[in-house]
Amino acid sequence: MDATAQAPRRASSPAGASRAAEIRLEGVSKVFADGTVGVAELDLTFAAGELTVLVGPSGCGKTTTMKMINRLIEPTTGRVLIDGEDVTRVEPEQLRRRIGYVIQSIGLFPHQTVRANVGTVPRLLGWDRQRIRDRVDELLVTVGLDPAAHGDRYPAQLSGGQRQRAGVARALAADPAVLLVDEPFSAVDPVVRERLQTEFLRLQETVRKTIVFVTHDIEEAVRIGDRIAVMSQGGHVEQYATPAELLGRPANDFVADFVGADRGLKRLAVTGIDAADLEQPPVVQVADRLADARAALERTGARWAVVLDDAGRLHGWLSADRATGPGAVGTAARRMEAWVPKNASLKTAFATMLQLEAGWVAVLDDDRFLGVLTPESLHSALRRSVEGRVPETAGAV
Ligand SMILES: Nc1ncnc2c1ncn2[C@@H]1O[C@H](COP(=O)(O)OP(=O)(O)OP(=O)(O)O)[C@@H](O)[C@H]1O
Repeated sequence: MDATAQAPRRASSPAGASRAAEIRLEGVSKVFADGTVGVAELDLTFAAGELTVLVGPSGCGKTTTMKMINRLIEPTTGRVLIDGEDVTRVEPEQLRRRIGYVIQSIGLFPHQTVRANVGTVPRLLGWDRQRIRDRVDELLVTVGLDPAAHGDRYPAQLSGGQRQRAGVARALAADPAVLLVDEPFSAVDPVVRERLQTEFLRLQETVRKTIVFVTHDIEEAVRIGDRIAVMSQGGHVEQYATPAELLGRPANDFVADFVGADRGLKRLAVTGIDAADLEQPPVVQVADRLADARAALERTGARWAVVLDDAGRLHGWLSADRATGPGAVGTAARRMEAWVPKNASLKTAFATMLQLEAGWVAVLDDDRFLGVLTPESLHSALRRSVEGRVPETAGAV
């Protein structure tokens, strides 16, 4: 099965978004010495600058697939191309310096400081001292570690999350075009895991590497992946798709089972708000006369209007039954703070509604009011996402 992903999103980067490479697996197989077929005849393309997740049950060949990219495992047949270059033509040592590798146990050297750990590959590459130091400090800041506070500590003097960040910094040190990441968060509890995932996504926004990320956790996959390959035994790709496609249209029963019966709920998190889904109730200003607001409500048959303040920001709402008597809208309006930015996920919109016990949530573009989502419009937005017309917010919280 072959799939070629779309063009990557780009972001400016202080830490080197300049380099990201396409990875192409062509007819790749791995048969181990005892005859076990780890991966059979795999064709897969990882787009430059995207975060692709390999997910599937234990033993399906995820790690084998990933390790064939940096030749920690040699393919039995087939080719692995990085930006068109066959990796078997590159010395393994040299190859691994060009490919960042992050694993669960992190693998920091315990007797070296954080700075020395992060500077490992640049040192091997023969960079001069000042360049290494500058690069290491820049990376520590990028991953959220204060060079002054943490740079001279030893790994044992860091928290688990800080060690993980140092490991990521080390993998990024020589600005590799590719980052391989193997179950980095599987040993931490769900709360810390979610925080580390968020941090990792933020980092990827900055560095925009081609990342191949292995996990057996579908929640993690849909949360962080631009694209996901669901694998079954022998490295067979059952579906290669964006999180929203995978959840909205599983290709077969295997994928449907794997993504789970609650895939509708999971889809909320990966589906963005589309302008076409917004409802447009009447909009009035706090300083408007109540009589005018009443007329607007009667004209449209709406039961309530959105109220904006003098500066056009969300103030609250005015129900038809309070739009009586003289005076200004401000005297009868109720305050309401239920709003989300236009790039929020449907999950965030729904969570905001529930948290504030609101019947609707306003959608804003900076301060500008765009419209509202109600439970009904949210439901139709979710239905529409299955038809593939709603923007995705890969990795949305
Ligand atoms: N060195 C080896 N010798 C023989 N078989 C192996 C070897 N390494 C892996 N395998 C087998 O190859 C298959 C794929 O293993 P792999 O580690 O790629 O799976 P995985 O999907 O990463 O699993 P997990 O989620 O449990 O880590 C499994 O059946 C495994 O037992």
